[in-house]
Amino acid sequence: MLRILLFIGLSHAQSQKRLPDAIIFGVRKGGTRALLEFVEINSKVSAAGPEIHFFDRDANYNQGFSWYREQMPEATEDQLVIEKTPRYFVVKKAVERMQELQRKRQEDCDRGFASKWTCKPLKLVLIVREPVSRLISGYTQIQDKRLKLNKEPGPELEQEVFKNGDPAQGKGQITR
Ligand SMILES: Nc1ncnc2c1ncn2[C@@H]1O[C@H](COP(=O)(O)OS(=O)(=O)O)[C@@H](OP(=O)(O)O)[C@H]1O
Repeated sequence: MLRILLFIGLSHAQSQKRLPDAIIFGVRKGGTRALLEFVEINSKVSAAGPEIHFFDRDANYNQGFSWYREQMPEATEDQLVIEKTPRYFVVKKAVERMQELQRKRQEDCDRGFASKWTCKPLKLVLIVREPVSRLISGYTQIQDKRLKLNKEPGPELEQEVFKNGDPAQGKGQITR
């Protein structure tokens, strides 16, 4: 029993919540969830479950980097911490804010609140997908949600994408 308690105590002491060492972002329906799940099979990776939306949502970003760190999973020293939020790709200020993450990680490295990964450059993994199949996938997801909520099916794909014949005026959610 003592051995078990000692083991639990030791493994707890060795893991902590750290800022991410890698971020997956990119287009909607680009396969980011699948990528995260494949990467997570490696025991040297500790991945956040839900999308965090720290850099793209002001309400989250304004809570600061200590809030962001709290959202991360526990990780041991040799594990790489990773999160995925595709929307960082389409919010301009999110990309600018991610540069601040690199500075915060460097501070953590300097004060020893770190692993070997914290002291290495932040890794950004950008996912893109052939735009037409991505668009159809996004449209299908939106229609599926409407059906599950017992709502009327939405407009045809062409009506969603083009407004006055111009895709730039179409619905942002589906075209970006
Ligand atoms: N391994 C692999 N290779 C290629 N494509 C894959 C893979 N895994 C998932 N998918 C396809 O990715 C689409 C879902 O993307 P996301 O997980 O990024 O969706 S989401 O934006 O997080 O909702 C979704 O696309 P569609 O099937 O066209 O809707 C998945 O089928």
